[in-house]
Amino acid sequence: MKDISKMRMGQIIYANSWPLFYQLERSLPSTYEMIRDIPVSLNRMLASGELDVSGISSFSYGQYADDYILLPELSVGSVGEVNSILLFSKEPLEKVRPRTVSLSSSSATSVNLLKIMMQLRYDCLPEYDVSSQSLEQMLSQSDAALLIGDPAIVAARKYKQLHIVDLGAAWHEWTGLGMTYAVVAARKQAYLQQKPLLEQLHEALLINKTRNSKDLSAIINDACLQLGGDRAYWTRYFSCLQFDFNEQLQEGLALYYRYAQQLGFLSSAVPLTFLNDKLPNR
Ligand SMILES: C=C(O[C@@H]1C=C(C(=O)O)C=C[C@H]1O)C(=O)O
Repeated sequence: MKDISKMRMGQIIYANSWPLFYQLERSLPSTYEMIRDIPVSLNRMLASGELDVSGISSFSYGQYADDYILLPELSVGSVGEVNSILLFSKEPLEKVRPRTVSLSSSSATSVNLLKIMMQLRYDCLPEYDVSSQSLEQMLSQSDAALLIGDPAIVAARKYKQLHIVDLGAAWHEWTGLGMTYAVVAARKQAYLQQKPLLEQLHEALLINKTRNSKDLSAIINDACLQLGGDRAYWTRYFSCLQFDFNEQLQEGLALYYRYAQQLGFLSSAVPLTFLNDKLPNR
């Protein structure tokens, strides 16, 4: 039986999520168990109930919205370039449409964002395959390859001769809106059974986000050490990201969900249900 005195939380390991999760444990009691992983694994663990709350791909929220609630003011998004969701190709996309595309196996949001834009923006229906290989191997088999997160950042530095489309920038150019790649969602069941723990966690996450955003120096140090690049690169990288899930970012996500539904990637419309919406007396 589930131990409701404990709460299991998933943290996305990619650098783009560090301002939300970095050193979160410091302000929380051991009641909270932290699990760090790539987005697809966290998506799966939250869906199966192995986790109570997690940073997940926003696409995954779209798939399980009936079972989840969103924690307000927390997300990973950008209005324009994101720098770590990148389509690499041998030929420029504007001139030559790819016939085959290899997709990162660690993403859900970006994979569907790419499919939406390929079909509706570039009028192109390539064949897709999912791969966890290196960019070089992906491009030996396909015309283009989608990488996300830290592997995308490292590859962009290494393969300067390739053509690169930043999907955050392309989405913004096309729709005029921002995009939300990851959200923090809790299972409704955890909300019902462990509400005080969930509220305490939400509070700690908001405080952590504010503290990290005000002073990124420790995060930037770690990023340089773990992923290479210099302080100037990382300062700019984090300045392109937004973490507060404001209305502009929600609007972009709502459009993404509508397109995903239109193309059959999601089976129904996606309501954005937040923790506070569910509180009684509101
Ligand atoms: C921008 C990023 O956003 C990520 C993209 C995700 C996805 O495509 O499913 C999920 C979580 C985010 O960490 C990134 O990791 O670089």
